[in-house]
Amino acid sequence: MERLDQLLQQMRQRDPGEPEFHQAVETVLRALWPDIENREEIFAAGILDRLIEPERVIQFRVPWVDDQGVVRVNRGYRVQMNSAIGPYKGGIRFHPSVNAGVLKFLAFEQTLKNGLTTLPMGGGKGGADFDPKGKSEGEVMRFCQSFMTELQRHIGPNLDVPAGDIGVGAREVGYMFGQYKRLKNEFTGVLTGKGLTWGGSLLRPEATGYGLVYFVEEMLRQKGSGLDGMRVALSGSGNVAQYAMLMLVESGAKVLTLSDSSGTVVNEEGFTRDHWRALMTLKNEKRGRLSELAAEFNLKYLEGERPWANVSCDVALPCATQNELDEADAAALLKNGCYCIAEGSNMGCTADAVSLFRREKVLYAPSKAANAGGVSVSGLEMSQNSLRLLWTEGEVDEKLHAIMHAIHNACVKYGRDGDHVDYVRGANVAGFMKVAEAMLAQGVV
Ligand SMILES: NC(=O)C1=CN([C@@H]2O[C@H](COP(=O)(O)OP(=O)(O)OC[C@H]3O[C@@H](n4cnc5c(N)ncnc54)[C@H](O)[C@@H]3O)[C@@H](O)[C@H]2O)C=CC1
Ligand SMILES: O=C(O)CCC(=O)C(=O)O
Repeated sequence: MERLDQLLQQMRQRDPGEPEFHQAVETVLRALWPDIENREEIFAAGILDRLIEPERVIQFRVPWVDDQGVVRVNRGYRVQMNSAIGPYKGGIRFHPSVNAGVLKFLAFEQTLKNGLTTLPMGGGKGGADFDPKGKSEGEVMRFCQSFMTELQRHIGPNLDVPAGDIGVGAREVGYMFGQYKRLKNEFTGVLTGKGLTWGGSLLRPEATGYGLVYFVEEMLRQKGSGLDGMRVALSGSGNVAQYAMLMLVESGAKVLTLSDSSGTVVNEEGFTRDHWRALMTLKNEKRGRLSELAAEFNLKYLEGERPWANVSCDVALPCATQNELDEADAAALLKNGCYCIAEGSNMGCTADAVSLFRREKVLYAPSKAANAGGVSVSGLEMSQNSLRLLWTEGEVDEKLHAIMHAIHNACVKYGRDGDHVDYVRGANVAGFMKVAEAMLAQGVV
């Protein structure tokens, strides 16, 4: 442990002011430690030191002109974390909270997540501190074009393939792809999450939410149960939450909550397909707030609240942003009978919340396993682009199911503890082993 504490201390000194990155690295290394502390070859090759040091961090100015003719400047980034098992791969986030530390945590997590997917993808993440909220279509387009004008120098279909994340969906991917194509004068699969008529994959929009639900089904199967009739607390109302909600409703579960950064809407009866359709229009076309959905259907709305302490549920799925479920929320969930928690959002739970779930030995799956369906179908989009083919929805869904099943098996293999599965240990060890073996084979690079 002394060696581990030293490593963590060095990291904190070297990268001060990056609390999310520190949290991610500490959680991973502590989970891995029992499996690697006696593997001298890992230390001799500096695998851990190299794993937590990005191969490259690109920071750039993103100037654009708003609708009033005023020049605005945002800060853009791409963290190219690790390319041991394939080209850098990971989303782009547009949110005012974006900074180098947040993107390093996301790129670090992405590296291990991609290692779990069974596909050949390295880890990366990018973004900007741009807030799309309240911006016009024209402003969003000009921002995306300016962002890509710089980013295009650093990415490519065999080098680094970005996709969406918070604040970046089909619309933004379209604007960025258009600008890339114009500047490079070539049509290549440089981004995933593309539209279906221009190189996208069926099921990519659905993949993170559907994959999360498929993973939860695997977890519940361990306990001899299924989703039918389960009471589920869900947070968020963006891409991941939308498709998790749809698949849960289709599977017979009762979805009790949705949330956005302003508050939570509660429906003790369970949301229906009609609510889902209204949510899709509200969030993806009108770009409105959840309070409007509550008003439209006369549902309970809790201003400024998160879902966790406000309903009793069997399953909790954080699907909004990092650290959105803290220790007090975790305690409230357990007190109210919740026994299965899986992260749709990257690092959705704080370190204290995770410790409590692990101590209490409830089913808890970290994001790198539970939300890997999105990047997996992105990997399948890359495969289809290389083949210049479009697979059917059935073909993609079958592959997504198989990948989530394989990830679950890997977690069980490395995380079994009697009749309990420690998914934190399982997911981290499995993802790490894949990346570490490739790094060992490739020498000190
Ligand atoms: N889109 C994808 O394919 C994948 C997304 N993720 C993760 O899932 C999470 C959600 O991402 P998306 O649904 O794609 O983004 P999105 O932009 O479509 O939706 C984000 C949601 O989070 C909420 N939110 C954002 N910041 C918040 C805050 N500070 N407090 C409360 N709510 C907040 C928003 O209101 C919205 O409901 C993120 O953690 C993302 O990294 C993970 C894997 C893949
Ligand atoms: O589809 C992708 O490449 C990105 C997915 C992503 O950003 C994530 O898994 O967190």
